[in-house]
Amino acid sequence: MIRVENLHFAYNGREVLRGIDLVFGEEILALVGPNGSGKTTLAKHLNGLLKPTRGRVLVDGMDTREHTVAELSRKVGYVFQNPEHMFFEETVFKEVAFGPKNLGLDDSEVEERVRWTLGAVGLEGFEERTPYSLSGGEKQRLAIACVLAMRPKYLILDEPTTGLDWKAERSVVETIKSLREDGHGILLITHDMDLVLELAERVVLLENGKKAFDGPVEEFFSLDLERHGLEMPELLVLAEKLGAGFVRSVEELAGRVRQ
Ligand SMILES: Nc1ncnc2c1ncn2[C@@H]1O[C@H](COP(=O)(O)OP(=O)(O)OP(=O)(O)O)[C@@H](O)[C@H]1O
Repeated sequence: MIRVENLHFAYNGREVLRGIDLVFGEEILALVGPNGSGKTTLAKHLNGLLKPTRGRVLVDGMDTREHTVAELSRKVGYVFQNPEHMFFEETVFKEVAFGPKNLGLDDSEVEERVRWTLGAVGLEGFEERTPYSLSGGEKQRLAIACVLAMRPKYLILDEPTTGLDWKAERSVVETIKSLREDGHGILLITHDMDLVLELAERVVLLENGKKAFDGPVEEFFSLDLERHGLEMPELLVLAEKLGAGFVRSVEELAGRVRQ
C-alpha cells in the first residue's frame, strides 16, 4: 500500500501540491488533470524522487524521506514519458539486464529475469535488437520491461500511449492489463480519457495541486467533465444518447443495445 498523507510540495517556495491524501494499492489508478496541476510532481513523490515539503509518503510502511530512490525503486518503478531518452545499451537484452545486474544478481539469475520480463511485455525474440531500431510501441514496452526487471510491486506509467499509433497503443494497453492481472498496482498518468475509460478502476483528478475528485471510474465519468476542461469519451456520449448507461467497451454497448 502507498499512503500519501497531507502532502505539500513547493518548487523554490512556490507550492504546487497543497495537502494531498491518497491511498493506493493493487489497482489501476488513473491520475488526470490539466497541464501543470501537479500530476508528475505527485508521482515523483511515490518513489522518493521528490521528498515532501510537508506531510509524508509511506510505501509499504517505508517513509520515503528515510530511504533512497534506489531502495524505493525496488517497490515503485517509474516509466517516464518519452522513454527512448533513457536507453543507453546496444541491445535490448543488455538494456533490461542493467537493473538486475546492479542488484548484484549472478549471470544466470539476470538472464532468467530478462527472459521473464521480456515475456511479460511481449518482447521475446527482441534480445539482440538495438533499442533504437524498435517501433514506438516496442520502445514503450521495453521501457516498461527495464523497470519491471526490478520486480517492483507498483508501476507509475507517465503518458504511456502518447504519440503511438493504434496498433502500438493496443500492445501497450494489453501489457498494462496483464501487469494488473499479475498483481501490480499501476498509477497511470494520462490526458487520454478513452484510455481512462478502458483501463482505470479508480480516478484521481488533480486541480491546482489539490484533489478535485477521487473515486470509481464510473462516478468520475458522471462528473461534468467539460467544466474540468476534460473531454468525455465518444463511446460514453454515444451510450448516453442510446440510453445504454455506463459502458467500457464497444462490445458492452452493443450488448446493451441488443437487449
Ligand atoms: N523542476 C521544476 N522547477 C520549478 N517548477 C516546476 C518544476 N517542475 C514542475 N514545476 C511546476 O510545478 C507545477 C506542476 O507541474 P507538474 O509537472 O507536476 O504538472 P503536471 O500535472 O504533471 O503537468 P502536465 O500535464 O503538463 O505534465 C507546474 O506549475 C510546473 O511549472
